[in-house]
Amino acid sequence: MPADRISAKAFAPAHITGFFEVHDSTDPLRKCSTGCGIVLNEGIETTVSCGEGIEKTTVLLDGVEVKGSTIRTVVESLTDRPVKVECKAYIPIESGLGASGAGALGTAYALNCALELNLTASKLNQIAHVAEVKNSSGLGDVAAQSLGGVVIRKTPGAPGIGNYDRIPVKKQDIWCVVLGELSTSSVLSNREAVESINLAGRSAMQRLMEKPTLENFMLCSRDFTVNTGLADNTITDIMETVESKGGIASQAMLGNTVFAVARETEADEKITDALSEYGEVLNYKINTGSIKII
Ligand SMILES: Nc1ncnc2c1ncn2[C@@H]1O[C@H](COP(=O)(O)OP(=O)(O)O)[C@@H](O)[C@H]1O
Ligand SMILES: CC(C)(COP(=O)(O)O)[C@@H](O)C(=O)O
Repeated sequence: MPADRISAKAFAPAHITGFFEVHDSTDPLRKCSTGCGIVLNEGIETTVSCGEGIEKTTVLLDGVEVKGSTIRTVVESLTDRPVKVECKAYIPIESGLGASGAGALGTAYALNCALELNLTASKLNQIAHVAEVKNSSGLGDVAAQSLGGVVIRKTPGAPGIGNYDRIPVKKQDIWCVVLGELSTSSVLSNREAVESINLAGRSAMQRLMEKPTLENFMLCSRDFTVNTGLADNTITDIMETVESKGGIASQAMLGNTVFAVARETEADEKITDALSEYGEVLNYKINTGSIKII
């Protein structure tokens, strides 16, 4: 590395939203979603570099140059200097696991470290949230990813503004099967889809708060994806199969991905065997931690 090159690296976790409601606003700190989701142990590692040899801002995802609009917005909010951003993904992209939010957070925290910006976590979280909102790549992932655990986003607002809570959980496996990609912005720009999301999301939240447990979260999420019409036939089939094997499954929002947990002890193998009929089974844990500078 050239002598006057500065660089820093941060990890930000994945997040699966189970259900949500969109809150629109002209203020990007107020535009957001409420809902509930799970932060995972895997995520995105982001390295930022500035200095000699870096003449323009570039974003690389697993070594390939990409548009990286959300990440670019984060860079532009923090510095006028050109930055090379390199994301290494340990999770699938465009699959409802909040890869865009994780990349935005990793960029914000790594840049804060590399350029000695001395910003607090709240400020960095808000910058990542605003970048997500401006690029229609997410509305609630950043808030959850900045906290960790099973996060309930109870009232609207960016991190530091909304009111958040958590469902206390024991160590738990989360299994995912990705069936294909789904662009978050394509769904968020569809008015009819957002209307049914909001109706189903509001009632899912009411039901969750009556009994805020992981099991009830999964049941609320499953009914949300059915009631919104987001679940296609394959996803419905998988959800039914997983239930018959002692688990509960739903669709990761907003992705063409199923996520599942065991409901009964010793059901793990039956569930993963059933899921493997539909694709590679990805195994994660619930992560009660958050962003790390590495
Ligand atoms: N960490 C990342 N680095 C660069 N580009 C990313 C990253 N995460 C997502 N993207 C890109 O951003 C766009 C929006 O992704 P999105 O559908 O929000 O994905 P996700 O559901 O994984 O958050 C896509 O074009 C995707 O390829
Ligand atoms: C569901 C979504 C709007 C998008 O999530 P993803 O596709 O993972 O970026 C999320 O940010 C949320 O508000 O809950």
